[in-house]
Amino acid sequence: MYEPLTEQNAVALAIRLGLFQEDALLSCQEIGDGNLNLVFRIVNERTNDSIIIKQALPYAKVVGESWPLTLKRATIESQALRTFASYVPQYVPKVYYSDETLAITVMEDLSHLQIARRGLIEGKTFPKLSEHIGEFVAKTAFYTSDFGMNQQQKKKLVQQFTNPELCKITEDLVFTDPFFDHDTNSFETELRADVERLWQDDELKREAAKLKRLFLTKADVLLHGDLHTGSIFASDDDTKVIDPEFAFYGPIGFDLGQFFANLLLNALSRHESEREPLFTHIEKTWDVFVRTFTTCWQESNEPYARVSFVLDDIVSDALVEAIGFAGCEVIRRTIGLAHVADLDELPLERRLEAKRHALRLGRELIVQREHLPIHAIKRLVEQTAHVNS
Ligand SMILES: Nc1ncnc2c1ncn2[C@@H]1O[C@H](COP(=O)(O)OP(=O)(O)O)[C@@H](O)[C@H]1O
Ligand SMILES: CSC[C@H]1O[C@H](OP(=O)(O)O)[C@H](O)[C@@H]1O
Repeated sequence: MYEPLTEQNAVALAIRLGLFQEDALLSCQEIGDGNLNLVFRIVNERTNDSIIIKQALPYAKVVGESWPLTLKRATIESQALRTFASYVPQYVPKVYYSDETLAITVMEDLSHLQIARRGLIEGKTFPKLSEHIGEFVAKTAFYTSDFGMNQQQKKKLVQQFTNPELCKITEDLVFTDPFFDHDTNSFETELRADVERLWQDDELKREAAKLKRLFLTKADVLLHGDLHTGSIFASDDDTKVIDPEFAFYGPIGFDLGQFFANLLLNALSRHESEREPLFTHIEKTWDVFVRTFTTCWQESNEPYARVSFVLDDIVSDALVEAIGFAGCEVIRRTIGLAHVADLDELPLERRLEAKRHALRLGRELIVQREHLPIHAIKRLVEQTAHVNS
């Protein structure tokens, strides 16, 4: 029977599952700070061994019981972590156990690392972050695509990772609600004029509709589905991607776009002179993605893999998509339901300035996406710093 765990019965469960030695002295803390789930950290005080038990609630934690949400997301999450581990084990936590009924995933404790969003807010650079995320995205994308796996097997995976309820959240919160006067939106009253201008911008909305359609229809590769900097643990040497409960088969540029957007939001929270590490991360992620994907491509059995320019077309489409998706993510994290600490923790005047900049940048990323090489993103940030510039 499903029931939400407490710190006490999370410990009892760990003992019942034999996850610790019999003489273990266990302590437990619920450390979840995300929008959706419970996360318990259980430590054996004698040895310092530890595990994480993540449990889905039958509703979205950030809103409460009025927003019911499928428990199946826990199964999607553990299956996605296991699938990613078969291609890039170095970039995901080990999964020790999962249970569909209890909606739990028991996994490696990564507390020795730091959530990348928090570290970036503190000014850390995480020098390997882009290299690792570029490789993570390229390998998981290629090996789950029709170019990297048997077409029959891929169709089974598409079924396994059909994730309608979680996709609906993204369809609404990323691609729809922020572009309309919807009651899920949340923003400072001082931004109302800027937001109303955005709601009346039919050129922007037409392009956002195209991006939403791509998200709804293009079953290209297995995506993480929510690859923001709060879903990444990092240190100077290591990177681990967590929280793939939004995983599904979608357009290749989506994960890259979410990642770029969250780096950009951090850049906007900083003084201009301190933004360079974020632009370097964006350009390097793209560079590593292209190089890694190209190497994988050369091993493909697909006859078209040896036809000139097929790879170039896939890669250039991926960049156009990624930039457009990044624009949607920048806008929704500024005025939609789920914000980012990078901007929300700024004092009011700086926050308003950064959020206005984010809205202008998000718009231009979306409408100019077909004409922006990766190094032009930095220029676009500079060009959108002020109105009419
Ligand atoms: N494997 C892990 N090791 C250590 N801490 C973790 C781990 N997984 C999650 N956490 C902690 O729990 C928080 C919320 O986890 P997350 O998976 O993002 O939950 P949600 O799905 O609710 O967003 C993370 O920000 C992190 O602090
Ligand atoms: C009501 S869900 C809002 C938002 O939360 C998810 O992020 P996370 O689980 O990492 O906190 C996802 O980005 C959703 O769009």
